[in-house]
Amino acid sequence: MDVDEERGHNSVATSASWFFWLVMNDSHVEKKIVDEISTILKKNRGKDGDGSKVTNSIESPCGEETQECIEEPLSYEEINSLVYLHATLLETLRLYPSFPRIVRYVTSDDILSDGTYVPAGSDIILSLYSVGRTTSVWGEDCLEFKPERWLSGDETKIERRENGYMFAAFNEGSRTCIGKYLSFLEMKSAASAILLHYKLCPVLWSQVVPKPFFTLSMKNGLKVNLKHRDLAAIL
Ligand code: HEM
Repeated sequence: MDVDEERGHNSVATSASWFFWLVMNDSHVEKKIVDEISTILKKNRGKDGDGSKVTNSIESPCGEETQECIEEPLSYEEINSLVYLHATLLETLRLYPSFPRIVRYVTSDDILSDGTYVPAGSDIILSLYSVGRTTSVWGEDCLEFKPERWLSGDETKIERRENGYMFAAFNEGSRTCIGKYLSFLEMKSAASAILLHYKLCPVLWSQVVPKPFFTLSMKNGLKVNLKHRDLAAIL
């Protein structure tokens, strides 16, 4: 696998694993995500008479009326309106950045903004993992998993800036990740499809151990038990 493949493919898979692990161990967050998805589906797609199958009448791109079942994937607009899910993914990447560190090679002698002299030939390692867990940047509760920290008081929008070097999971500046928005689309799409249909439960005997390498994967992978969700009960 070349580096760009590793960047685009493994990074999304890695963050999705950490996301599911964090969410299945936090029933409050899980409920808020499922509530958010079901609220949007109820609003956009309605509910038929007997409640067994939820359908939506939508305008197809060619202008004809089509029946879209609740089982259909979420649309781009629906995914974009999942604010709490977005905040949960940001919080996941803060605590478990897919790339735990970024390395830069110094080509000529330089002095950093804080006065540190860096001679040519040195490596500068920026630990994104540490930045995400630094009290002076994120506050006393920096080790807690709290998607709410990203949201406005009424939880209707992301309030904290996603960019800036305090959250550098996608890096910043001229070498910022070109796949950032695609990644959120992929992760939100997969997360909503899975969480809407299944409740994920930890496998008691399995241990989740970080394996920091180029990406921050899980040493033994993520083992889960899946339970079907009763869609009719939540929609
Ligand atoms: C959660 C998902 C992702 C994360 C956390 C992530 C993170 C990053 C980071 C930190 C960098 C900068 C690396 C450095 O400066 O050394 C980067 C660069 C890059 N990423 Fe992503 N990435 C993700 C998904 C993707 C996807 C889906 C694609 C492709 C569709 C992609 C393509 C790239 C490319 C091509 C670069 C190099 C940009 C350059 O050097 O100019 N990434 N990514």
